[in-house]
Amino acid sequence: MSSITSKKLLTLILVLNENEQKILLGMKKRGFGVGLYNGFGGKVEPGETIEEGARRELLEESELEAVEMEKIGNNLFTFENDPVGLDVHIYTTTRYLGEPHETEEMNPQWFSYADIPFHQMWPDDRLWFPYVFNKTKFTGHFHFAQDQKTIISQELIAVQHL
Ligand SMILES: Nc1nc(SCCc2ccccc2)c2[nH]cnc2n1
Repeated sequence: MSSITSKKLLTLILVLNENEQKILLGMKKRGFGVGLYNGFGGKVEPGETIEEGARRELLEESELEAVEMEKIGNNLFTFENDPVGLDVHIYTTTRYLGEPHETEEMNPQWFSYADIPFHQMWPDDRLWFPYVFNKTKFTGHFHFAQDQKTIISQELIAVQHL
């Protein structure tokens, strides 16, 4: 049972090449989740919408510009003995400009849908990535142990609208 007193508003954007059935993931070079592959994202700044924040983070972290984005999910991540939850708004983009490049934050790499490096990712990702590939909108709550690696409880629901 999580007892958060506040939530941090965050974004996560997944770049999909649907023709080749590939996803662009970045190896996080510093900060929260360092050493794990993830989508691109981070904090939403004051004065920007969540979607604008996602687009900005993608550009900063990969040098790609999302032309269109689809809202696909919303995950709440909570951690034992941590009063701050992470409210992560998840988007996909299939229409983007530019080529991915390594930045200070991320080293981007394309992966086939069939061989995503889940062993080097957050443990919840293997549970909700199938919803992303099937374009099924979802909400999830994943409650982690203090080690930030072990999932104590989880809820994952398909929804019609986000
Ligand atoms: N895939 C995934 N991502 C995150 S944090 C994503 C939001 C974020 C936070 C800070 C910098 C950049 C992006 C997770 N936390 C717990 N499980 C998780 N799975």
